[in-house]
Amino acid sequence: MAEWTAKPFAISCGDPAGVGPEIIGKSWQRRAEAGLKPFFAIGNFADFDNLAGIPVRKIEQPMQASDVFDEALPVFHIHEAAAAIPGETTMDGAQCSLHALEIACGLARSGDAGAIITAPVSKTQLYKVGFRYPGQTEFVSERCGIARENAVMMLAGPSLRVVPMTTHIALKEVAEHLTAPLIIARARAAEKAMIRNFGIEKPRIAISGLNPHAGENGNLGDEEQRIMQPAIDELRLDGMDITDPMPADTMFHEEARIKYDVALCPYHDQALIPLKTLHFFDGVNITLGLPIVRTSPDHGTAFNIAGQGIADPRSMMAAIQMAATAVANRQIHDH
Ligand SMILES: NC(=O)C1=CN([C@@H]2O[C@H](COP(=O)(O)OP(=O)(O)OC[C@H]3O[C@@H](n4cnc5c(N)ncnc54)[C@H](O)[C@@H]3O)[C@@H](O)[C@H]2O)C=CC1
Ligand SMILES: NCC(=O)COP(=O)(O)O
Repeated sequence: MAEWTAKPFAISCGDPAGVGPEIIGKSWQRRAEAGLKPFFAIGNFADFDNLAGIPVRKIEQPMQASDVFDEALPVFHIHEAAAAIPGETTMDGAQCSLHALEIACGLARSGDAGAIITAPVSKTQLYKVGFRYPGQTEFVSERCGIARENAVMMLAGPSLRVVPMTTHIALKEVAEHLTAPLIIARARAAEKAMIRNFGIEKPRIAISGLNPHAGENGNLGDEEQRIMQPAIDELRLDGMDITDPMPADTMFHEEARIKYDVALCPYHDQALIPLKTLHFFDGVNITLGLPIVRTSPDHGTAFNIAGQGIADPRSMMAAIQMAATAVANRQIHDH
């Protein structure tokens, strides 16, 4: 393991009316037992100041986080407002979540933060304040100067990693978005990132078909034969270890999962349903193909339980741990 040299990690607050501040605070509380590297929250100090049993301290510069971290949760205060009311979304809260995300990206790009972890935002709320991206993945990739097709969303848990090849689009639009160039770009980005972030030298990649039974030889849809197979053939010629399109309903049980390191799936729910079924509380969303490390918990804002003190922080803690692993593996790989 390389010597730990990373700067503190920046955690954007997410929608302040959701569970973001609570799971950040609880992660800080469990920092020692979970071996979490120093981090700081970005948001409105008032949203952290009222967390039960969690001392908080304002910091003016990210570099102060490491000194403060042992005694209090460091908060980089960027938004002046009254504390959000749990579960009650506002435009101001959405602005705060976007502002925190923007600053987190900037700090990671400038090298002042070692990685970013993004707490859950509400896409509905962000769209109301003019956010024009399908999700945080595309926003972060643009801020890093990376084309959308080369920034890849991966959801990863201890026994499964999945990549949805299309992300936040309507189901009826999936087939037209699933092109050979998209499949090739996603597969290549996933392969490279598995090597660089996870230290897996020759990743085994499985790919699921779009249609039931992977199209049943073209009888139940022909995207597998017409679009996916030519892309797969090209990837194999380049040396990639990738399967033919597999029936999605039989590739996620325990014995099937040990045969691959990552599963590429044509659309969001095909990938995220198995992942969240297995790993809702310890799954992590990581964006691959970026010059920075960005992770996020796999769950959403959980407005229905915000403010009750019952939010489970494990997915956030796993996101912080995975960011540290990715930073360390990149240091080894790049040098
Ligand atoms: N990383 C992100 O920014 C993500 C954001 N979202 C956003 O979250 C919003 C709500 O989405 P939903 O589909 O309702 O999913 P959700 O994950 O927020 O909630 C689904 C269920 O899981 C529970 N839950 C979620 N996180 C929990 C935790 N840490 N501890 C205990 N219980 C937890 C909730 O109470 C709810 O019953 C949407 O606006 C969506 O855009 C959804 C997924 C990821
Ligand atoms: N379903 C995953 C999700 O909503 C998170 O997406 P992103 O905002 O990280 O792009």
